[in-house]
Amino acid sequence: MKATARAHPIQGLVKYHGMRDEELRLPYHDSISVCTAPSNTTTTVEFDPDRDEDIYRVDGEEVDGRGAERIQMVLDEVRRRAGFDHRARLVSESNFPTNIGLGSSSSGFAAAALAAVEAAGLDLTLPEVSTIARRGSSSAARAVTGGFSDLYAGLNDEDCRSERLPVDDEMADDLRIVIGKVPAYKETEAAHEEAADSHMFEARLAHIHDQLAEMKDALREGDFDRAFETAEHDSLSLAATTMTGPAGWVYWKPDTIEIFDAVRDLREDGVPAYFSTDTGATVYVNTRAEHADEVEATIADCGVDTEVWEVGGPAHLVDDEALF
Ligand SMILES: Nc1ncnc2c1ncn2[C@@H]1O[C@H](COP(=O)(O)OP(=O)(O)OP(=O)(O)O)[C@@H](O)[C@H]1O
Ligand SMILES: C[C@@](O)(CCOP(=O)(O)OP(=O)(O)O)CC(=O)O
Repeated sequence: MKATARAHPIQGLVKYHGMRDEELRLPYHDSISVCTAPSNTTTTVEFDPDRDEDIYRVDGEEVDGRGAERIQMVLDEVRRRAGFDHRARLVSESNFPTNIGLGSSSSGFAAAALAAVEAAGLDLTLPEVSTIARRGSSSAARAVTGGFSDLYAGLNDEDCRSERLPVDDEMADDLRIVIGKVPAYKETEAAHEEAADSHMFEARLAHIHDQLAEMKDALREGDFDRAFETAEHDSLSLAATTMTGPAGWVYWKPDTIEIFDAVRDLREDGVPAYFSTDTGATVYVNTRAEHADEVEATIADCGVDTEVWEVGGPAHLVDDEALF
């Protein structure tokens, strides 16, 4: 009753913000993301009939409080479907920093869900597993199916699932994601809770359907500029909403803005480069393989640590790499 899974975190492209059901984490609208690699999370889960209570260890530390509640939501759903109540041990490691805007909850809960499903002996498709991962984090649903995926808002628990999108393969292979790390700690959950309280939220909801259609069409056509310009625009739209909510969250830092400026200067010089942020200060810069070195050097000149990532695949089992 033990299994190990690995998942890649997501970069939001048309991002979800706010939930109409906080228990099931049902979002207000569809959302699209791309998984990043080699960044990943590996998670081992074991259900043990002799164990008295669940124990979770993430990145070397025992998890309690809200973090533990979110993991338990995922494991409880697996236990319910499997028809047993065995307690579990979960150990997880990410090979990238968490809570700085690189989507750790997505790969974390995706790997947890797939490992738990396998450990429980359930036979489910990845879109079915995505509905379980969603209970930990909505973005985790898309990290289960991998690549460019769409989380359908759906009407209920069952059809609020993630599916792969049809994407031009050449464009996907050519995509390079330059990371400009701006390590300012934050947690996203509180921002979701107050999303609907911003006066910008209604405007975002009215606008998002065009953005989703635009993104899907651009990805299918392999129109790099249209896809990543839309993602850049959506980052600004999301920030407009969080900054005008009750808490007035400003996720960006001076380094974030410096990178935005550098990216737009590159574009003026004819380099295909578009910035994107999730809820955090760290910046993704989407570019093409032949420009990756130049873009990375430009972002490094802003005084931040950089990495160059590519598109990551779906969550998968890696039982020979168990963490215990
Ligand atoms: N490997 C993991 N397994 C289970 N839970 C995890 C893991 N890594 C992170 N988490 C949980 O996810 C939370 C961070 O995610 P949050 O909901 O703030 O969204 P996020 O935007 O994905 O975070 P990030 O800043 O990493 O992009 C952590 O506080 C922790 O509770
Ligand atoms: C901004 C995002 O990229 C990530 C923020 O949401 P999370 O999924 O991390 O939030 P939780 O559900 O609270 O874990 C939006 C997205 O579409 O993935």
